Amino acid sequence: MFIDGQWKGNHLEQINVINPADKEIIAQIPKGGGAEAKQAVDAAYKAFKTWSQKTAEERSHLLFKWHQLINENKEEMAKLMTMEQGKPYKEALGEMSYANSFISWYAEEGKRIYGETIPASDSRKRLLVQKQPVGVVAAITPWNFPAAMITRKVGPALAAGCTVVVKPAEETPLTALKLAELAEQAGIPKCVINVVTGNPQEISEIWLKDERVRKLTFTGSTEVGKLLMRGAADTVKKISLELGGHAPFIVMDDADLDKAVQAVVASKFRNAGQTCICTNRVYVQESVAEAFSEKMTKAVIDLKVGDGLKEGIDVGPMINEEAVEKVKEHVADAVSKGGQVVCGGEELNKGEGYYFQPTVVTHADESMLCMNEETFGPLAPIAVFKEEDEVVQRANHTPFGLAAYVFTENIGRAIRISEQLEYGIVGLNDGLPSVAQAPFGGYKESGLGREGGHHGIEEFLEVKYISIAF
Ligand SMILES: NC(=O)c1ccc[n+]([C@@H]2O[C@H](COP(=O)([O-])OP(=O)(O)OC[C@H]3O[C@@H](n4cnc5c(N)ncnc54)[C@H](O)[C@@H]3O)[C@@H](O)[C@H]2O)c1
Ligand SMILES: O=C[C@H](O)CS(=O)(=O)O
Repeated sequence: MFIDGQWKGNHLEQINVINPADKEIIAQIPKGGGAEAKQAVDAAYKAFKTWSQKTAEERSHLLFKWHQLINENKEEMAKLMTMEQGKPYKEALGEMSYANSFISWYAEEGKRIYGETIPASDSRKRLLVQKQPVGVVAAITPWNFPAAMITRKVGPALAAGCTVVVKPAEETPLTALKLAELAEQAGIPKCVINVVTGNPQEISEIWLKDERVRKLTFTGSTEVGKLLMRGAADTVKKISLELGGHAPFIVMDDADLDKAVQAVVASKFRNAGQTCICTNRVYVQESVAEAFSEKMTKAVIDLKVGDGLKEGIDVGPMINEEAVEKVKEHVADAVSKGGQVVCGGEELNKGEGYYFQPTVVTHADESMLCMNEETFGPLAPIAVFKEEDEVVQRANHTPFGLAAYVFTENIGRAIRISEQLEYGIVGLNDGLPSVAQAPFGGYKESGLGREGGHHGIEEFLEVKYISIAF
């Protein structure tokens, strides 16, 4: 753990970090709890005044130093990420660049936190609006994007003048600790960033109760997000939630099918389907369903599954046994309700690692678990629809609202459907929409607030109105 500028915790019980490709123990990290959680808030609170009083330029300079060090270490960090999370090295390298783009983008955005003056009703008054950093921020992050889910929070928080306490997922702590190490090397003052590894319930309980923590930003499952939202209410913390998704991928009869197939494979099987905005269900208009399904199946059959450190691997292992079991359950359920497995469908290399074949199931419908629950694995169910209004209704019929995808070459259809979809992110002929400069977040039970873009820094600011009478 990195708390108060010190590497701590060797005296504590240790947690094994497992490589999902071969189930080998690759490291051990301290199992921190309430005491360490409080120490981290003590440190972040101590540092807040000095850090928030630096100029935006001074903070920007230090963030760019951090960005440079991350860039210089991205290959080493990508390998570390593949070993602790499983994604293929080429994807891990891509995540390092994506993660680092939040540091550089917010290093600049922090210099554009503008206030305003408002015309007064009284000539002897002046009305000013200032934006100020919210204070100590608690960040809790998931295992599927071990670098990006941290920098997407810490980048804007530090740029805004906040200090942070971070709890990474137990499965992927090494990337988080490396980011902290490079922040220290970059000269970001000690106590500004604190990383606590260990018991999520014990750590979050302390942070939720501590009134010095003024913001909770969480990325993870909707279930845990709801728990944390309730806990944050006791001290009325600002809260951002990036939660689960259930993305529909809609293929209209006038879509470019080759473009759609390329996009759905990228969206669905990136990170072995363990991505919040990955396609969870495919809807194809009736007249092109057979052609699309054949093209998609051919592309999926060609995907290479294996250890992400090996050359030419497209799909790595899943994070753990539980994740594999969920995909098996969804496949079996779909088949029991009339689904037809046209490729994949089986666990792979069972004794070796947590692998599952990239799988396509046709004849899917909403009676199936995979058409309602987040699979979070390499399973693509294909359902057929007849009319535009029907597919919009079916796509929206879910508590989730994170991402949706529409493929059509008709601009009127594209605008009509995109505007009716109840989702925070719509990929229109685009399967990979995520970039640092755009707002990322969901409707309904997929979350609150946005990360990325100028929206993302507002989450770490308070608005102060100063009325001046003279
Ligand atoms: N919307 C997004 O941007 C986004 C991004 C990535 C993942 N996700 C979602 O996250 C989920 C997968 O990630 P996961 O399995 O790590 O989610 P998770 O909710 O199980 O865990 C996320 C984090 O919360 C911690 N946690 C777990 N239980 C907790 C508790 N009771 N109290 C406090 N903290 C707790 C974990 O240790 C981890 O750090 C999926 O639903 C996925 O859609 C969403
Ligand atoms: O899984 C969640 C990530 O936010 C996905 S993305 O890399 O930001 O698209």
